[in-house]
Amino acid sequence: MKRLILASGSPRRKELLETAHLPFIIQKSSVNENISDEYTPAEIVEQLSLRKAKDIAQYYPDDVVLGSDTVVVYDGQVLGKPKSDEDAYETLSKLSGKTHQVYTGVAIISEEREICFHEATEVTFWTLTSEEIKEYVSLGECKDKAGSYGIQGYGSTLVKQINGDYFNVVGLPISRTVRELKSFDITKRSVTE
Ligand SMILES: Cc1cn([C@H]2C[C@H](O)[C@@H](COP(=O)(O)OP(=O)(O)OP(=O)(O)O)O2)c(=O)[nH]c1=O
Repeated sequence: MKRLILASGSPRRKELLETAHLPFIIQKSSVNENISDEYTPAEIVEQLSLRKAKDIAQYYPDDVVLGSDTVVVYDGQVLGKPKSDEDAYETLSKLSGKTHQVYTGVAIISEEREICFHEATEVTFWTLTSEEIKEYVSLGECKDKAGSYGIQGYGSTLVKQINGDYFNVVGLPISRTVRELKSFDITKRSVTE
């Protein structure tokens, strides 16, 4: 029976996949995430997801490997993780009082087939004061997160409204992912029998 391998070091993706009650193994990929900004956000997250999954699939040729990637897009600009506190401050200042999109790509691959998809969620921030942004950055929560915030943490207080899948913002559109995994014969039933 094929095993499910999560090609990710993201604690959020691990937690979300755990909610689906599917046994899986974690194997973090260390591919570089440099990609031309000529691609659309949807292409970027799908291609990076595929890159991560393929990197790990070479060590697990008989299994099913899942890779994923999340970016924040504001005004056509793709915003990844902050490089510094100053960078995070700048990003959050841009997002203040505005609506942005969070794109998460997912790639699921086995020896026989591969699929890629993405989900986009719209997130609107409250208008934030400079003090509020500084306070948030000082918490350190922004460091390893696309767009410099975590909606699942204190970052929830920055968010006025969302339109779309919440879990997609956290880093994995778990509902669609589990449905797609079924077509790879990764289901709760098949692994408990
Ligand atoms: C917008 C947002 C992003 N994020 C996170 C999800 C992802 O972990 C991270 C985006 O970085 P990614 O490069 O997508 O993922 P990663 O480096 O954390 O993990 P890996 O490549 O090994 O799979 O931002 C949140 O946790 N909450 C949020 O609200």
